[in-house]
Amino acid sequence: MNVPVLRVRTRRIPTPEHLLGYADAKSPIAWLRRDDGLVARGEVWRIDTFGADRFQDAQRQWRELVAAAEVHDEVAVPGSGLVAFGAFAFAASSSTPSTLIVPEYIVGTVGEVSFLTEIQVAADSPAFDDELAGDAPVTAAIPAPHPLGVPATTALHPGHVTEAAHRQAVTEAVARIRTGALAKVVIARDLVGTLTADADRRSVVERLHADYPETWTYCVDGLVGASPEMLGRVIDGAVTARVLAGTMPRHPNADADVRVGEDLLHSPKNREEHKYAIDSALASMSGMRQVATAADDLDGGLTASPEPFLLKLPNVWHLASDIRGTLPEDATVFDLIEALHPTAAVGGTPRDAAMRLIAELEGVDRGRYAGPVGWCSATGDGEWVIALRGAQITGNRVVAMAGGGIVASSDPAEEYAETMPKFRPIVTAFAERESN
Ligand SMILES: C=C(O[C@@H]1C=C(C(=O)O)C=C[C@H]1O)C(=O)O
Repeated sequence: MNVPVLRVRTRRIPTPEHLLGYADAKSPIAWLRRDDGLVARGEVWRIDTFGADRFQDAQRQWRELVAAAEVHDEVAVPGSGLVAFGAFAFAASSSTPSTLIVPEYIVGTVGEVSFLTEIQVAADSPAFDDELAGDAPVTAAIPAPHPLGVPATTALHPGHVTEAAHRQAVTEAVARIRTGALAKVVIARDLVGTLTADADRRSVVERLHADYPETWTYCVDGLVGASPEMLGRVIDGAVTARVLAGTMPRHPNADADVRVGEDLLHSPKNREEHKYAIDSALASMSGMRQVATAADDLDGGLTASPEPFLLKLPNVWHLASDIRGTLPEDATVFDLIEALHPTAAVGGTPRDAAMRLIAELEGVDRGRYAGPVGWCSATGDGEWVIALRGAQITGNRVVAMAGGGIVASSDPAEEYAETMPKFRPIVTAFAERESN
């Protein structure tokens, strides 16, 4: 394939007040956490891949683009320079494309630094005007930020996997697990809705980021959500990941809520679910030969494996473990996420048996739900979370999915109930508001 020569320039800019103002209302691209974020607009190049080789095919095409590109990056922070945003399908059999998008503009804030990246196809445009380099005002280079329009709202209703179908699937999954065919499988269900054509999709991103600032709010090619689970982050060869499995809804009463968290921490069923997830992540990382894993003292002293810690989100408690390590010299974040996906937190144990059972019992293409979503850099760094607590918007149609890990002692009614708070972030983000 003939790849274009991309011309890329990143310059430092004053910190923008409202990053999302720079995104497109119809097809926003965003990656936000706390006060940091990358927001992008336009599409200079797109890579779509399918099937079992979707990660390696995407990586190969990305490398070709990178090799041909002329990059001038004055900033050199994670997310500056040539970057693509992407989302991968959960299953190799999915008819949904796995997509990398190279945008036209990226406006980013990383810590104290804010920057603008402009990307062009060299053959189509004159060289960057050197006089604009340095401290020229950004407004000279990108469309002015625009305020949010009519919010994107819709009620979400059960879709293909009805309540009855979900219970039946969980009951069957427990029966299969008890035969010894597998140890854990994650069963999900879907909710569907419809947006009006004029809706400003950035409202959903804004709401998720405001409500869940500790999670990673993503929006790529219509896939939008706020994920608490970091599948794999690579910055200068250093790998970090956050594994979640084991969930309880938050309790409105403060004392009862603390007890719920304690119960979760000591629940054998949830500890078992968690162990499968952390074991599968560690095994996948060690499978990448040199990834040295050390699961201690991450994130300001939080301890992790072998003992999980409690992660408290506005909607749920999770059992969590952080992992860190070092990537092999020649590997990239694509190799990492390919090795890790699907962890037992969204697939099951053993992986192949679980993937077959998911296809059989859910009977619906998960699309990009529970697949990796994030961004990659020219050097093979990047951040990819698991696409949870979100929805895929395609045209005006919205499909949200949520699920939970099933083990031998799982109860169908409890598993159905567990999906409710997992849907809450996205249901609330699409809900009508009294005032805005
Ligand atoms: C599958 C989902 O979440 C995953 C499953 C969890 C569980 O079973 O306890 C917890 C966190 C996630 O790893 C989802 O949110 O849809």
